[in-house]
Amino acid sequence: MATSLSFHQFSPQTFQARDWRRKFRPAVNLKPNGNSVVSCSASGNGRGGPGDDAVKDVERRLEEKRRAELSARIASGEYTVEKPSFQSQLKNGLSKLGLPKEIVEFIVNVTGGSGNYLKIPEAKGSIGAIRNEPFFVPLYELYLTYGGIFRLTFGPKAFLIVSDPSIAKHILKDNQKSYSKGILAEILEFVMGKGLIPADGEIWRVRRRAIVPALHQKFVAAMFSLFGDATDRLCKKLDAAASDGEDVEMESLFSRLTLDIIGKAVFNYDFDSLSVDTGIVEAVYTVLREAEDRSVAPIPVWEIPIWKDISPKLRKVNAALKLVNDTLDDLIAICKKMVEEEELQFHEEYMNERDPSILHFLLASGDDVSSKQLRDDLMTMLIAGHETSAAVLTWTFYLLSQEPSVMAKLQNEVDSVLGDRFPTVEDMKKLKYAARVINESLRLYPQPPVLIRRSLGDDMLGKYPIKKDEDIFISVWNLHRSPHHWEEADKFNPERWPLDGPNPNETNQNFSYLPFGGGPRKCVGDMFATFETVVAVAMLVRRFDFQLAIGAPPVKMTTGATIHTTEGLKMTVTRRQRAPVIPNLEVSTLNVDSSPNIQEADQIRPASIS
Ligand code: HEM
Repeated sequence: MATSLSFHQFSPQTFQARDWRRKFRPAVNLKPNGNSVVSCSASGNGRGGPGDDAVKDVERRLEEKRRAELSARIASGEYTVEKPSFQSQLKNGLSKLGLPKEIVEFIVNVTGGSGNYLKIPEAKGSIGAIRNEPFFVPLYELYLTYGGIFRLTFGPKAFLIVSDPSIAKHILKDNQKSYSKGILAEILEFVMGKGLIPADGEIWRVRRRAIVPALHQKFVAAMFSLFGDATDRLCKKLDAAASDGEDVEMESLFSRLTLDIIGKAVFNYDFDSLSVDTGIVEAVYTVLREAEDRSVAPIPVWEIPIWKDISPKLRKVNAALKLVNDTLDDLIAICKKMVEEEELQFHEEYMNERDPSILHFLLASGDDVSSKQLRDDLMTMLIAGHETSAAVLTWTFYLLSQEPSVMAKLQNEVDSVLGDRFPTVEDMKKLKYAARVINESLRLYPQPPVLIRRSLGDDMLGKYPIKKDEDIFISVWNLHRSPHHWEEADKFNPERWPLDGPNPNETNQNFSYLPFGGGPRKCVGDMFATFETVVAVAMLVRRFDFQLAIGAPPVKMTTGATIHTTEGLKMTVTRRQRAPVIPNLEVSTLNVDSSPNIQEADQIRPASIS
């Protein structure tokens, strides 16, 4: 079954909340006030003068005022109407008839509950109403109206939308055993099988225990030369574009950068997609696009048996999947041979210097696993670690192009910390502002914008009872932009995270901020991804200035698994004019003994093994 919600094109600038609200029929006493409260960072070429700043300032103040008024009205209970449940009404009715308390309780219990519970606020609508938006955007409007938990009903389908930090914590951490990946596992089955993201229960537990140790500190430190080399290849491409005066489409370049990195890191395969377009690269993209298409398709046509044979698109997808799977099988076989021939003893921070990949670690650890499961896990990590990091880089550069003062501060830090060196693991402690830029980019554009779960049994979410098999969307977008938790929630403001404070994560932000999820299913690649993106940003802004290209299409959002742009991120890249520094382009070599403890308080919290 696929989700019937559509995640299509959306323009933050043109989104008409009022029109959209009209199409939605509230199930409770909703009085729309017509205020649009979603405002993503303004599009433009980031070259505005002081006049633009004044306009921006007035807009910001008006927005704040509108938001404050709306918050007050929501707080007054004007919108969020809590209806007593059927059981509660029944109990009242029976009591009024004068029946003994025991009999009342008995009748209420056999009809399904104790009668004291509230009914979850409910919003109803038609799919058509949100077909043209990435669906997390209207969910934000509904959140401001209905509150931190509400049920969204489309015809026969219903989803619980959670935007309350304590309920998110309950589902992801405190009572995580009562929730599965639900729809997500169904959609991703064709490509990830029982890989770590869709897997549940015992398979997930066993695979998580096998995989997390592979991303140890020494491995992550070894990845720095890989991050540096790949980003350097991108720099060379940009250098050529700058010389030729050609604009570049950064979103696709970031996608290639992170594909090259994750291929080497996970199974020691050099896609080299920044340089060449091979069949395997095209196959990977075909499979990825299909996974995204399935996550937004209203009807799961791929489940119709005959469709597989007659649909040219599905035939192409199946051929691509076969090519990727065969390549993975070959890589597993090659790696097995290497492991058999090597004399290295396996230990906790085991790493083969020639091939430090996660696959090599897993095979050397004697991981007792079928080839199919291993392939599923590799494919899962390829997808999980590719699109997410690419999206983070895309939106970070978009945001930087909108805030020249942030860019200037970032470039100052990078110049003074790095000069012309490649970044090393030691530099991560000093590139504090760069890390805050990534933290803030992940707040405004969380990848993915919603986390999906399904209840495995009855449970209480806050004060509301829920039943087994409820499909739940935890809206990270709403949590990260909530006016209740953030000042100037829509503003790109890395300064909101003090440089001398801890690295923000779900624990120290009480689940108001969860860029890498939380609880036992937290991202296993959090540290890897943070360092990868900091290195890429640092190396790029050190060499170039980036501005939205004149005449480029406005940057709008659309989404599949992560948030993409609708028409790319077209930028003009110019070499920075700086005082000459003595170049030292040596790639940092791994020096594990002297590497700092990258798990210290101000650094990145490692993924937990549960
Ligand atoms: C900036 C980049 C990344 C972001 C924003 C990100 C985000 C996330 C989030 C939010 C989750 C939790 C999903 C859920 O609870 O439903 C997750 C899980 C996961 N991520 Fe990442 N991720 C990133 C990079 C990576 C990388 C580089 C890898 C691999 C090396 C990776 C591997 C995984 C895996 C395997 C899981 C599933 C863990 C489990 O269910 O036990 N991610 N990621």
